[in-house]
Amino acid sequence: MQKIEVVAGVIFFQNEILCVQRPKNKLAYISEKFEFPGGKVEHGETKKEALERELLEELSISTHIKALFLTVVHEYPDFELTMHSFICEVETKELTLHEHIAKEWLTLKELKKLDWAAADIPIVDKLLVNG
Ligand SMILES: Nc1nc2c([nH]c(=O)n2[C@H]2C[C@H](O)[C@@H](COP(=O)(O)OP(=O)(O)OP(=O)(O)O)O2)c(=O)[nH]1
Repeated sequence: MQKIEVVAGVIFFQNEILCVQRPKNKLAYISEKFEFPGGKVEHGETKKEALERELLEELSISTHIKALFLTVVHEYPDFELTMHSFICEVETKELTLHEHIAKEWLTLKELKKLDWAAADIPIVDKLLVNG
């Protein structure tokens, strides 16, 4: 099975976390699901470099990447995803959605109300335990 490696940012502004909604996709299990912004690590990049690049490309934001939070390995029907999530901080909520169709800034206790991509559930759960 195809394997992909992705980095994602759990981006805090004070006590709120940025949640973004993917566009429609032929793969129903990721279509219009909420996720933490990020994307695939390119050849020759460190994980942090990849995350900085993706956040700039997708949202036009620069973040302070603080620490690796959780690495999730999830088998979707068509590929195996390894996703490294990082705790990040921003000083302003200003951003532009270049790829996503919606965004929400939510507190920890509100996170569960969204329809998350399956691979994100362990990240949400760990945030709630730590919270
Ligand atoms: N960035 C990100 N991707 C996630 C999350 N959860 C999750 O299942 N994914 C999946 C969706 C995609 O299949 C893959 C990320 O790849 P990507 O964001 O570059 O999406 P993509 O395949 O549309 O991009 P591309 O090939 O056009 O460059 O990981 C998440 O929280 N953040």
